[in-house]
Amino acid sequence: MAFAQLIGYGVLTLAVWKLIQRRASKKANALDVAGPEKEHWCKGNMESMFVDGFQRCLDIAAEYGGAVKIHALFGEEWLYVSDPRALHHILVKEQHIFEENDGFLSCNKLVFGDGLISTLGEQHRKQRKMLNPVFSTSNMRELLPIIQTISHQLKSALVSNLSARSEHDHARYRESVEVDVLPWLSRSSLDCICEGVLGYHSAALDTGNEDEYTDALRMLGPSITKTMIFRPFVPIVTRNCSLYWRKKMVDWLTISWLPTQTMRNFRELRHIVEIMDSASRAILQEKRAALQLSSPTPSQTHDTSGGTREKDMMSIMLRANASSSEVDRLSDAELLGQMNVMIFAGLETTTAALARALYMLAKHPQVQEQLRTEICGAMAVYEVPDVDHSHAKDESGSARLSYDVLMNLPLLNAVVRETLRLYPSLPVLTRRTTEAASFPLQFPVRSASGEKIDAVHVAKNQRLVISIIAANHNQAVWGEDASEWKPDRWLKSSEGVTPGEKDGVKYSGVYSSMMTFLTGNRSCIGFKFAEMEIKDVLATLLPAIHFALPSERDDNGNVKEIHWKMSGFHTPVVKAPAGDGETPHLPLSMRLVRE
Ligand code: HEM
Repeated sequence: MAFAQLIGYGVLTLAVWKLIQRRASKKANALDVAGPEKEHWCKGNMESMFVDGFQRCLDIAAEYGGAVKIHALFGEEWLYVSDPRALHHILVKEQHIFEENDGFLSCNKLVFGDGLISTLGEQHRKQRKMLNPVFSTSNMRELLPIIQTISHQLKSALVSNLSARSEHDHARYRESVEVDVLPWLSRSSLDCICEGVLGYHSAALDTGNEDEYTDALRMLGPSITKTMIFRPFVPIVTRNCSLYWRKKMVDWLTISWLPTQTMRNFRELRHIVEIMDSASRAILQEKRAALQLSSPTPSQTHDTSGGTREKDMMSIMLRANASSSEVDRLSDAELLGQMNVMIFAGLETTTAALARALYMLAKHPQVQEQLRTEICGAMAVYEVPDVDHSHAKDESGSARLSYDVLMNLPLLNAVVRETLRLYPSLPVLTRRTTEAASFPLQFPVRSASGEKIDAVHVAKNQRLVISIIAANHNQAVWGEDASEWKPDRWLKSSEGVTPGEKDGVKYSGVYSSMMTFLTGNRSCIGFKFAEMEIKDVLATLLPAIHFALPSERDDNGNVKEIHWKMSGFHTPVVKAPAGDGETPHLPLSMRLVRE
């Protein structure tokens, strides 16, 4: 075994050496744009920008403009981009030149298989063609009842939390109880995505439910973050070793007696991937069998399990795949890849957005009250008997809004949009050039020598950071109050004002003119699902529960103060001294809304 280990670490050393060589060769192609001084000989500007660097990421764009040279690890130079014209060029016009980077793609392939976030070029295009119609508005409309059932379960779980803590009924209305809502939001997002996308009954909101697959999915995101350190080596190993040797290396690296935390993390990820893989295979087989048994008429949407299963996206995708031409058809490996990718892409992103929306409403009680009035008003209208709706009441008799009403409530829409704009779940992304290229700028920046330039030239293999946050906070298009949370800005379209557009200049995002879900053919395919879920959860919780920022004092007299930490995602933590500043928590003070 010692020999095997030696080989394993030998290959790792070779990989590190190749990495250093590659980075050294890039020195010859220095970027000619201005940017901040290097802050650390090895870490460059990486730490201050990307380890809890929300404000720094905004400040750099405000100081240097929409294309900035930043210093990455080991002396490498990256381009930090947020200019609207540049982003359109990079993400839409010449997307084939500005691709996802090798590390991202290779790691995704290992973890998720052949899904959308692991493929490039023609294969990616073919997958998008199959999947785009699955996320159509008419399919979302069909899915809403599934989401509504889960939102109501979430509401019941939170309300029972209040009941458990306040013994007397009158106290439940008067007294506030502090609850960490984050685990509940995360469970409800998991149920939404499992039921809506896979048609798999995860029952994560049922805390008594022990399900290996659901647990694995919950741990997936954090486990990937913990093993980021391996990411740069994966493409090198993938390029230079056959599948046999790659498997052998993973075996050596995950042998149980290697004691370090990094290896433990790696083993944990491997275990999660194995569980995910076998569960996805079982679900795929089950869905296939159900489809073969069901009637071929497209109108049939009922099955033995309660009438909703075949409305899930997986079933829709399988039906579309079966009836497509052989050239367009996705292989089983690709179908399995999509299942894994959807869960990963839709889980933490939506949880983070929902958590932020509730936090912002807790921070702005007046907006919360106005929104509650809007939702309750819509529900009251909805209870009028002649209104045409198919799912107006749930089993507890509460009103449910139809898809069209839910998606068109003006203030709900404004709150969701403003939250997603200001606090995008994925604040930055990376890209790499496949060949030398140049792109134009909307707003000129300075070159390294101080001249004004309106285009940037980049060499092959140049790394870029797409700054979604800097784009969404850009004062040149959003106005001077760009960094303030003002849902009102979305209510002015009737006055002829388009939010995010100034003098005809705007970002070309798929969702309004913000970059939260990106643009181009790698943009978020699930944004309609995310928007519907966030709106439905808010519309279900607010009529029943009032949310406020924490105000209880602990034994030392400290009140919990929430800080949103930016590390890949935006995560709420409780600041010291009331919290550890590390563990994700979102304690909010809750009380029942009096009927
Ligand atoms: C608030 C919630 C969400 C946000 C902010 C978000 C944002 C994004 C962004 C920025 C990308 C581009 C990533 C890149 O290019 O590297 C992306 C891609 C993607 N998203 Fe989302 N997303 C959300 C929810 C969802 C949901 C609910 C699903 C699925 C049901 C989903 C599925 C995907 C997929 C499959 C991709 C890859 C698309 C491709 O490469 O072609 N996302 N998302």
